[in-house]
Amino acid sequence: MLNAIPKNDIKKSTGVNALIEMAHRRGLHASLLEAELAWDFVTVAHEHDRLVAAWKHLFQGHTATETRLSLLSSAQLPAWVVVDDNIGVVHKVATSESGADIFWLDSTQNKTDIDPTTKVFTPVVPFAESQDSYLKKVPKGLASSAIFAGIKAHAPLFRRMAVVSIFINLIAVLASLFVMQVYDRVVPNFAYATLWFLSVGMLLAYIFDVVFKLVRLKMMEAMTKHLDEALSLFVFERLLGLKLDRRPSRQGSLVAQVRDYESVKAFFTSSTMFSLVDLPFIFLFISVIYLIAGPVALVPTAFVVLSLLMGLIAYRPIARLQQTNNDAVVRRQGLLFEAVAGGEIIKSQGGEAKFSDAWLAATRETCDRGEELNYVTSIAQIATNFFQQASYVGIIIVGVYVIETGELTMGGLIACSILGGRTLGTISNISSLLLRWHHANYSMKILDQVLASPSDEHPYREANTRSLPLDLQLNELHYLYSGAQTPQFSAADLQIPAGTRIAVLGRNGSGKSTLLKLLAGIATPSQGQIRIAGLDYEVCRQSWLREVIGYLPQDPRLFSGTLLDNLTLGMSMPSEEQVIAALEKTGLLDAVKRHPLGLQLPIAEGGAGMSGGQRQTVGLTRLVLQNPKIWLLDEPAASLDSVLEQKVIDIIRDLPTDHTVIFTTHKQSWVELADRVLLIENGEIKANQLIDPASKKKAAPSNTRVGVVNVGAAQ
Ligand SMILES: Nc1ncnc2c1ncn2[C@@H]1O[C@H](COP(=O)(O)OP(=O)(O)OP(=O)(O)O)[C@@H](O)[C@H]1O
Repeated sequence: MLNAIPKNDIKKSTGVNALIEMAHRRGLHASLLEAELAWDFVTVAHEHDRLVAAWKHLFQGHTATETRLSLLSSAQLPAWVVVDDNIGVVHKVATSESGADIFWLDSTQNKTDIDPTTKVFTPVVPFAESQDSYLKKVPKGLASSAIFAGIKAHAPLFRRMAVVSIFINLIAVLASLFVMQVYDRVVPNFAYATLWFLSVGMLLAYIFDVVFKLVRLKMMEAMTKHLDEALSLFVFERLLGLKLDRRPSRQGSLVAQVRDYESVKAFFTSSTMFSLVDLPFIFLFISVIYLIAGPVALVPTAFVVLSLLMGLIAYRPIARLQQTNNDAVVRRQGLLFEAVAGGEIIKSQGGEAKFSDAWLAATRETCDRGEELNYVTSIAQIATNFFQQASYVGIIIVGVYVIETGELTMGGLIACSILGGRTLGTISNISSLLLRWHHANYSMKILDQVLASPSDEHPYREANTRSLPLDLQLNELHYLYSGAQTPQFSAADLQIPAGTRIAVLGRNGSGKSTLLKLLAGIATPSQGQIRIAGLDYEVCRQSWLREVIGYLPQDPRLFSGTLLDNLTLGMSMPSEEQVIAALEKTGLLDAVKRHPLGLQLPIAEGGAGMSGGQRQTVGLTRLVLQNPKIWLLDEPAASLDSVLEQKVIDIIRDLPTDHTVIFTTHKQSWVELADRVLLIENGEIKANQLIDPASKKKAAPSNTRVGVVNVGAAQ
């Protein structure tokens, strides 16, 4: 009999295959890369929990129930059974005649004779009600909700920090009492024994003070690290998930706004937060002053109220100035981003002076706004300091009168002045915390706005198919770029059966690229629908769409890293043979062979250092490796020489007949590759014609531009 609890860790490949196999059997989709990332990403207390945790990570809202093999019913199939380091998918329960039918993921070790008490896990799809309730729960301010949720999750740590703070503040009270005792009891009698006794005690208290402060700092550091990792990943993933055409269009400003997340994080994780924990101790200090010196306590109380009042009065103007200052900083950073990204054009067009002027104006604006803000915050700060000093003097004045009544000693007065300083010090920290809160709060609101843009990431987008033909369909579609008044592309009814080869023709700016972006799922229709195999894009699983649809933009972007990184972006690592074969097909292999670093050839940020044609070839090789069912190519040969162009033509020709290819082109020779032509004018499909096969010539690289569409109208 085999044991119910796995003895060894499950191999990653077995786990990943188990996830994909289960997804397929349940009509869900998980790409290899997604499953691998989920397997690695989840943190679990016990390795044998990893499978279910990775499943929940892959499909949000989905769960898994646990039962025993002997209790498993047919209605619960398929289910996983985990035995030692192997996972099986049960697809027939045991009967009196035969045992359970199990498909083992690690086929090298098929298990037999399984203990009927072995645990099995059945994935559970969320109910419709729970989907609704989840949607209702999606908060409005995504960033702020995530930040507060992150802080809430660290509440126990905050509580521990508060406890440590109690001791730190008690030591401050102790210090004032120490001074009082020395002045009142030691000095009049020169009681050295008492002095030493008290001093040693105080020294010990101060050593504890150092230890407590270090402990508090360590706790804060630990929290900062956790919070930062979770939150920055959250913000980054959300940002990547935003619909490309619906996110704020000014990229530079967008980057600056997202970067401002740092100020939010800095606020919640800075040591000034300790002053918030110290706040309640103001009452303790004032109470101790009252116990020692009665009416003297009124002085720090009055100045605490004055400081708070001033903070409240200054709040509005500071918040307003903070906002204008922040906007100016973001605009300036946006300009910097634009100048760096567009350096080539600026230089070649001699636009330096214009950009320098704009930079100077932006710098002046930030300086002016910054100056105003600085002025007001400094006044607030100076006033708080003044209150602190005035409170000190006030305590001394009132204290002298109270000494005269005999209700206060000299030592008591000194103790009160120390405690008074501490009270107002805490208030001063609070007012600087308030200033930082303005900035953090404003940045958080901006982040909320950015992240509130429509996103592609939706936990319940699961539709996919493995067997239906991938026909494409556009219904009553209108598309407007954000801010546009009239649609840039419209299509009443366009049907593209799987396997069609379409050449999209039209003048510059007519809407060809827009159509391809819509079909690639990068642009989202403002009205109407796009369907694939009858499934609305909006409900399809993103990773499935990315797997079956390959899109080559007009100017493919490369990222800093190696050539191999760029070629395999978004894929589970293909074998070297596959990569080489793809490079050979697209004609990039020679360039790779010539480079001493081969596939490790370094690529600079944005693909700088590579020619337009090379970038296009890398993009195409990426597509060959991806091997999608639908190829969307935006002027694929625009920057290629005739040799490379012929390679692309051959690749398209050699694709299986059920693969759809849609390409835009301005070249007459490319039309021969298609069996249908779409002519687009002013964002509308003006002609949708079959090409008469008899009229086709063999496509070959040529520079002849398409003027009048030369197609044999067969329909
Ligand atoms: N990001 C954008 N924001 C706003 N309008 C845009 C954007 N991109 C394109 N447009 C507008 O949409 C229309 C169609 O552009 P599209 O890029 O689809 O043309 P195209 O036919 O591919 O042109 P070309 O042959 O020059 O590549 C144009 O009028 C263009 O001004």
